[in-house]
Amino acid sequence: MLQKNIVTLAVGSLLHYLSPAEKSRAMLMFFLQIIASLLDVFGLASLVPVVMLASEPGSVQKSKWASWLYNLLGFQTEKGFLLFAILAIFAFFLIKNLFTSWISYKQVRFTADVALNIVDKQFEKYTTLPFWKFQEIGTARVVNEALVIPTSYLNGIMRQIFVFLSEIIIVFIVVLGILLYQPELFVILVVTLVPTTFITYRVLKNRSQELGHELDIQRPRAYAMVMDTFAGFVELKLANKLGRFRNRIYENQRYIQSMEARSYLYNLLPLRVIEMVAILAIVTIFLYSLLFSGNMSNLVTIVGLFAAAAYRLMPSVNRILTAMVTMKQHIYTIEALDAFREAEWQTHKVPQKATVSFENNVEFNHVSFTFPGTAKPVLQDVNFTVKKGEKIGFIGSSGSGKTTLMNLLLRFYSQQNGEIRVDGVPLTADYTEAWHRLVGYVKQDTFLMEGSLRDNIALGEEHPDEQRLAYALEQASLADFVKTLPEGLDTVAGERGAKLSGGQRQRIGIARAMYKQTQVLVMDEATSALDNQTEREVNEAINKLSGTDMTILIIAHRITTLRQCDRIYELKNGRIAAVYTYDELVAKHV
Ligand SMILES: Nc1ncnc2c1ncn2[C@@H]1O[C@H](COP(=O)(O)OP(=O)(O)OP(=O)(O)O)[C@@H](O)[C@H]1O
Repeated sequence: MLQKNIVTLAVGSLLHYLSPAEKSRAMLMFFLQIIASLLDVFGLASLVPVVMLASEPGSVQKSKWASWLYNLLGFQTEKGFLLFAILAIFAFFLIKNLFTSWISYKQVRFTADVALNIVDKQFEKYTTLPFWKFQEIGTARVVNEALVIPTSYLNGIMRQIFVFLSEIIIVFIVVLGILLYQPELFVILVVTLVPTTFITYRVLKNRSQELGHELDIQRPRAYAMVMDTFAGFVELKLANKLGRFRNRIYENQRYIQSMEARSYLYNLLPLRVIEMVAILAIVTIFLYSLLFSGNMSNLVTIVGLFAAAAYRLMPSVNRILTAMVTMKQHIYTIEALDAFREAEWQTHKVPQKATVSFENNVEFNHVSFTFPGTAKPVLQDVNFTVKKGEKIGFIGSSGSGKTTLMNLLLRFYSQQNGEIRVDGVPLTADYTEAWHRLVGYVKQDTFLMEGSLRDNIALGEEHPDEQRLAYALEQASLADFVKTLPEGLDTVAGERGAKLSGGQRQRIGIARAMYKQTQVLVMDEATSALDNQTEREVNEAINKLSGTDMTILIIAHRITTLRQCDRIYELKNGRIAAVYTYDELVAKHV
């Protein structure tokens, strides 16, 4: 199969991220770059005649162009003319370098803007992932794809493609000049530089690409390990396993560092190789003239010219090669940015309906669900109806499908068969956002962010409504607790709510749902780490909510939690196996 050339690949991928306006900006940038390259070459070329004129007195009059300019500007002495010429060249270099710096600034700004766009697009892509896909990918990988990859793409592809294109122009101009001026030298240059550049690139390109891919696999592993070590700090410390985790991180880092070192080396190699080739060419010309032609003055001219040409060409060819090798190393960033771009949830984000009416009931109608990539259905033919304002309990052994059922109701998953209807209307994808405005979810492990209790309840709202906050605290049985805190709602919860007890964390979740004015509350009672006191606190909050007209669905692991429920469904192997009242359930378990 024909492998796409790295330059075409890079340009193609870059074009995808540019809006029409940015494409015009890129074209302008490219055009300015050509001018800068021309000025670069012209600057160096202009030095040669001036130096030649200065080295041979009287030569100004002999040269057609120099004498024309001399007379035009009305100079009286050759010295004055040469002084003027060298100052003019200085002024030219000054302006040229100001201009090229300005272009570099523009280019850096431009690529940084595009990179910002890409970060944003990556975030958009990952926040619209279906929940199951997100779980499959994992946080460490998402951090890598959304934050690290765009920067690597910026440095490894975008900036390199600009370097590549501008240096190609310089090489082209210089080589063309040499071809016209000294065809012999042109042949020497082509014979020496082309095969070596080609061979160096061939040797490095596959290794570079593999290296990039391997780094892309290893980096998220490193993040995951560090995240695990600190998320599991307590357990790992008690099990005396922190040292082992440290060793694993060390091994992973050692591997990454050795690859980084190789990658650095690959970027240095082209310069060394090209330098060797240049000196080898000089030696060859030298030997050839010495042994076969015997004409030493001719030798000095050719070697001198070759050295001058190589002096200008070598850095350019080096930069071209390095840019190509670097792009090869970063090919994985193009692939990572491409990932999921064509997936169906990306290509047509469903236009959303403004509201969903919920006045009567929510109904599960023959709902079945199987996780993608698995064979066994987790839910099968589930049917039940919850009237508005009812409190419904769900029980069942671990793995019976309770959480999955709630995730379907919350639209984090989509059922393959059947319908979930609200007031008779199927909850299709276009109702997702409207439905999310009505529902709240208190998970087993309530999510708490680094911030104050206020931030955690209002989820970062800039100006939270104080009245609603007070009501939410009251309903979640948190008001008394908050009063005991010197800083009240401004108390910081600590990382993942570390400064709060399990019961307090769950009640923050309840307060959050109350603040949001949730109409349908889904609660997943915590299974572990709830002592009697905490359980009482959470139950107190749930009992309080029972007095409201909120519709509540509770997954419970303790029967006592379900005291206020109108009905309790028991799930077994993904099916509704029985329906109880609270008294029936108590009688059954006595
Ligand atoms: N992302 C997933 N991919 C594949 N299978 C999954 C996934 N999440 C859950 N499952 C499987 O689906 C089944 C139901 O899981 P679910 O979390 O709904 O059970 P549950 O009744 O809530 O259990 P628990 O009471 O322990 O929380 C389990 O067998 C589980 O292994």
